[in-house]
Amino acid sequence: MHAVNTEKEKQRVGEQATALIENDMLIGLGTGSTVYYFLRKLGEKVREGLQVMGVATSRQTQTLAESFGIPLVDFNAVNELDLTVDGADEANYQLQAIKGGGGALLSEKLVASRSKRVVWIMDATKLVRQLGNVALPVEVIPFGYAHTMGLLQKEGWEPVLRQDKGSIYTTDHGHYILDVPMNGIHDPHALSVWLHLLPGVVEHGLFLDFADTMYVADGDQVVVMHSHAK
Ligand SMILES: O=C[C@H](O)[C@H](O)[C@H](O)COP(=O)(O)O
Repeated sequence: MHAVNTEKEKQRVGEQATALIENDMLIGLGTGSTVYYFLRKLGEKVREGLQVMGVATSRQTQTLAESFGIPLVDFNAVNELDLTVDGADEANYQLQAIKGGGGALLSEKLVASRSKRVVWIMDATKLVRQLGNVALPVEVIPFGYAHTMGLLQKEGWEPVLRQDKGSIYTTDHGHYILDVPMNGIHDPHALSVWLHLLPGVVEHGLFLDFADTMYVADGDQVVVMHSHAK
């Protein structure tokens, strides 16, 4: 696969994914620059009469959805969602992903875990054979974050506390993010479990058994991949 123009590919895949949306669906709305195009197109369809409700996975998405006229509902007020469409920072051929580059991983994982179907949308530059070319975001409690960093360092990792314009980056939920360079993840499930057991860790960016479908924009094409596990 080859990338031609990442922004155009994001737009193509974001817009194409709106074809999955049917009347009366309750949709999980992911976060990020690829999802932006999905939301924009979905807003157009809503203005043309499509009836849907969305659950936003971040303040950024909430603001965008509102500006595009997509009706939103509180996550706590809903039961199961029909479909979640979200971006990814990296994904492999088993549809396992690393997410959280935009800091929305905690809400994204909650919403994905409450959805009948989960679809990742991305450009082809993000498709990899083995996860771990990008740093893995790990969301931590501010109290004791240095201790959590130390626990990671003790195991040989080199976590970097995420910054935003010279200050510590804070998530929508008031947490910090440690970006942990990986250099290839050999056993994502084992790493996922280990991270969840680490004191101070709220969530991490490994999304392993969520997606059933992936839309990957490669030049003028959108390749649709399905999970064999689902
Ligand atoms: O926290 C952010 C999300 O996980 C995004 O979906 C992910 O970072 C991909 O975003 P983008 O489409 O902007 O590359």
